[in-house]
Amino acid sequence: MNTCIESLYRIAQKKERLILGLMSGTSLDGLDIALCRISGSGPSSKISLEKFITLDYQDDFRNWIREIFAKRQIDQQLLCGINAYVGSTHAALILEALASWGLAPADIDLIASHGQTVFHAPQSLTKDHRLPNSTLQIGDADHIAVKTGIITLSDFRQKHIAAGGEGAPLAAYGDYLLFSDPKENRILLNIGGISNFTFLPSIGSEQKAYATDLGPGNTIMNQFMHQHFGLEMDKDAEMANKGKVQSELLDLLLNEPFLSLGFPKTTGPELFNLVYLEKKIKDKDLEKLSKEDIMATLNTFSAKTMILGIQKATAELESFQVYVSGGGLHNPLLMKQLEETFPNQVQSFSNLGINPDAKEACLFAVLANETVAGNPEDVKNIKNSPAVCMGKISLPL
Ligand SMILES: Nc1ncnc2c1ncn2[C@@H]1O[C@H](COP(=O)(O)OP(=O)(O)OP(=O)(O)O)[C@@H](O)[C@H]1O
Ligand SMILES: CC(=O)N[C@H]1[C@@H]2OC[C@@H](O2)[C@@H](O)[C@@H]1O[C@H](C)C(=O)O
Repeated sequence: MNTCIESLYRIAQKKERLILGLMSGTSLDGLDIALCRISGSGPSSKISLEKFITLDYQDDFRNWIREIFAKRQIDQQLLCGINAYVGSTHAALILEALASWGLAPADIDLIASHGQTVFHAPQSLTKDHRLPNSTLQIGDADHIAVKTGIITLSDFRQKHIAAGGEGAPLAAYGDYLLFSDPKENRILLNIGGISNFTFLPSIGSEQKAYATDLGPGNTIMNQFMHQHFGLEMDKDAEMANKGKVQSELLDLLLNEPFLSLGFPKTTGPELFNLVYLEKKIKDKDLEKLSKEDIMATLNTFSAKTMILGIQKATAELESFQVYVSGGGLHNPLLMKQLEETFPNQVQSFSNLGINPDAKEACLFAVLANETVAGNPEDVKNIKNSPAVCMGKISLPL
C-alpha cells in the first residue's frame, strides 16, 4: 500500500487529530494559520485552538494577487504562475509558523488549506446561465504537501458546487457541528471582506441552520482606502469617524437587488467593489463628497446590510445572541452600529471559546476532519447545503 495512504488511514482512525487550518481571505491581509486539536467528528467534534498566527503578506505578493483578483480580464500566464507561487508561499509560511511554535511537520496530521479566492461566479452573481455555478481558489495544495511533507486537503468549495451548492458560504458546516446550543438561538456573524452569518436555531427547534452572505463587510472600505490613501484599511474607523453619512449615497448603495434576495445567498467583491461605488456616485453627481463623508457612508452601508440581514433572520425569534468574528470586529464604528441596534445581544465570538480572528481557519480544519473521519449524514439538516464531505487530498510523496 502507498505509505501516504497508509498514513491517511491511520490518521482517520485516531481519536484526535492535529490539523493546521489555513485561511487567506478577500482582504488579502495575510495567511491565517490555526493549529487545531480536533477530537471526534460530527456533532461530537471537540476543537481546541492550540496556536494561531496571521503571517502578513509582502506588498509584492498582495499586488500580484490584486492583478487577477475578481477581474474579468486577466493575464492567463500570471494566473498560472501565481497558482503555484501562492502554494509554495503558503508552504513557506506554514514552515515558518511551525518553527516559531517549536513544532516539526511530522507533529501535524493534516493541513486544511482554503487557498485564495480569485473569482467567485455562482449564476446568481454572474446572471450567466450558460455556465454552471463556479468558484476559483488558487494556491495549489500539491505544492503545500510536497514542501511541508504533510497530507493536505484543499479546494473545499468545488465539492459543494458539484453537489448542488454555490460554493459559499461553508461556515454553516463547522458552526452547526461546534456551536449549536440547546437553548440559545445564535447568529454567528463574520465581518470579513464580505460579511456573512450562520443562523443556528436552538437545538430541537423546527427551524434549520443555514449560512448566508450579507454584503460588503470590509471590502469596499478597504478598496477605497487603498485607492485614495495607499492604506490597507480605515484603521479604527478613523477616517469614517471624521465624516458624515450622506443619506442620498447610502440609499443608492442600498438599492441593489442582491440585498433583497432571500437566504441563503452568496456574493463577492465581483459585485461589491469600487466600480459599484463609483457608479452610484456618478448616478447622482456626488463627486463633490469628501473622502471622509464617503468612508462614513461606506461604513454605515456595511453596517446596514448586516443589520437588515440579522433583522430578517430573527424576525420570528423571541431572543437571540449575535457573536461577531472576522476583522470587522475590530472596527469600532461598525460594532457601535450593531450594538446600538441590538442592545445586549452583540458579543465577541471569543465568548464561544475561539479567537474570533481564527474562526475561518478553524472552519477548514473542521471540514478536513469531517472528510477523513466524519459522516455526511451529520450535516444533512443544514438548509440548502449539500450533505457531503469536501476537499481534495494532496499526498506529499
Ligand atoms: N483595527 C481595525 N480597524 C478597522 N478595520 C479593521 C481593523 N482590524 C482589522 N480590520 C478589518 O478587517 C480586515 C481583515 O479581516 P479578515 O481577516 O476577517 O478579512 P478576510 O479574512 O479577508 O475576510 P473574508 O472573510 O472575506 O475572507 C482588514 O482588512 C480590515 O478591513
Ligand atoms: C468564495 C469565497 O471565498 N467566499 C468567502 C468570502 O468571505 C466571506 C464570505 O465571502 C464567505 O461566503 C466565504 O468564506 C467563508 C469562510 C465561508 O465560506 O463561510
